[in-house]
Formats: sequence, C-alpha cells, structure tokens
Amino acid sequence: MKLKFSKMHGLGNDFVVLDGIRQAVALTPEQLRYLADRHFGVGCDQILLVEKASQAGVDFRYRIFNADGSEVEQCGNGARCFVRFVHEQGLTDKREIRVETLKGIIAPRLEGDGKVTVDMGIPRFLPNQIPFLHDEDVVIYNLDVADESLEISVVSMGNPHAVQVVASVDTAPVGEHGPLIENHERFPQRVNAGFMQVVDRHAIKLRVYERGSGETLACGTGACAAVVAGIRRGLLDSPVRVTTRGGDLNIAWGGVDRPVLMTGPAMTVFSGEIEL
Ligand SMILES: N[C@@H](CCC[C@H](N)C(=O)O)C(=O)O
Repeated sequence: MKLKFSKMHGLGNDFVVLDGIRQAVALTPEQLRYLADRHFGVGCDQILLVEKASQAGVDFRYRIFNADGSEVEQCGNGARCFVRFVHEQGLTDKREIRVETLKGIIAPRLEGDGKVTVDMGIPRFLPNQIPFLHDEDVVIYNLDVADESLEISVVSMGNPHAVQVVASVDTAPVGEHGPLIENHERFPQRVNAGFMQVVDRHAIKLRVYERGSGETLACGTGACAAVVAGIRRGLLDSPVRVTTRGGDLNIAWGGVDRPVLMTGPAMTVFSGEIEL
C-alpha cells in the first residue's frame, strides 16, 4: 500500500500527517511505529490522521498517535498543524474549524499572520479525570520518584499532564525523571511530565517528557497544562509566554470552567509517499 503524507511541525514537535478522507488509511501499531521511526521510516513524534466528521456541526475528525503506536486524546501542536494541512490540501477554506478528537471538540482558527489559535477546551483537575490515583482534589500532590518526593500538579487537557516547578529547565532531570513519572503506578494511563521554570508572572520556560514519544522540542497541551497549573499555584497571570526548546507559544486562560487558548505557528516541511 502506498500512502501520501505531509511532514509538518509546530515548534519542532514533528508530525507525519495523513489525509484519511481521500485515501483509505487503516494502520496497525507496527505501521505507525515504522512511520515514526527516525532511522527506518519518516520520523516524527506523532502521526495525525485527518478523517471525515462523524457528527453534525463539526468539520473534521482528527486522530492522534504517539511514536510508540498508542492512540491518544489530544495534541496542541498537532491541532495547529491539522488546520494548516486541511487548508494546504484544499479540504476546506474555512478559517475557523470545529474538529472532533478522542476527548471532545476543539476549535482552531487560522489567523491572518499564518499563526493558529486553538480553543483547547476546559482543563480538568479531579484525580479521576486525569486519571491519577489519589483521594483528595488539591493543587499540589507529592509523588515519590527515585528517592525524591516531587511536588506535582495534575491537569487534564483531554490528555494527562503532571507539572512540576524547577529552578532551571537546563539542569532539570528530564531524561532521568521523565520516564519514571510517565510510567508511575499512580498514573494508570501513563502521563506527560512537564518541567516548568517560572521566569516572571507572564513568562515560563518549559520542557516536556511526553507519554509515548519521549522528550519533544515542544508540547502544546503541556504548555496549556503548565500555565494552568502555574496560575492555580498563584505563580502566573494570563496570558503567559511559554518558551520551549523549539520556540514560543502564547497561552491564555480565564480561570476555572473557562477554556484555554493557545496561539503559535505551524509549518509544512515536505510532502511524500511511502510504501507500507
Ligand atoms: N505533542 C503533543 C501531545 C501529544 C500526545 C501526548 N504525547 C500524550 O500521550 O498525551 C502536544 O503538542 O500537545
């Protein structure tokens, strides 16, 4: 089977994007891992699959797969690339799009300057909404990792995040603690691990060890989760500039029961065809 794809990225968080409307796409986890493989395949952090909407009032459905082949609920940088993709491929000329994901509907908008703003939905904090094994709902939890007790906040942006504040993102033990947090027994569906350095009340630096993909150059939902956690901890005020290793995102949040808005770039690198 030959598959057409586009290689895209949002701040270096890179994607293989597939049009599942004009070509039939049904991939096994092995085929997904092959596409994501940086040595034997195309190489990416996530694979995005654009499909027809399954309900009225929605323009498209898009599905997200991590490099390890697991299907996940949400992807912020992917949502921005999805919008560029459907425009570049001539699948729509609407600038405001409603798109179904595994965890609800999100609403991206293509701005005049080429950036994309995405209404990422309302963040959730209850342990069973993450899911995170704990009886109470508090802003900071202790998590035992490698003989240390880390202070984490948990946030669901549709997908699960554990965010901690670190003195410096440059020296934070992302490679060592990241996989231990990702696979911690108190996160039954695993978790994305965020390491946030507060610069001032409107600026943070962030690194994220992503569930199913390892550390990426940027994580959109991770940026939303970090800003929300920072505001809940009383450290930040909206809007917040989030500096990742791949560049900057702007995140705004109006508080409890309000959606998070994320603005940033989306780039197409090349298009190709691969035999599976
Ligand atoms: N890179 C993404 C998040 C992709 C999914 C994540 N790894 C998960 O398993 O939840 C983003 O930009 O949000």
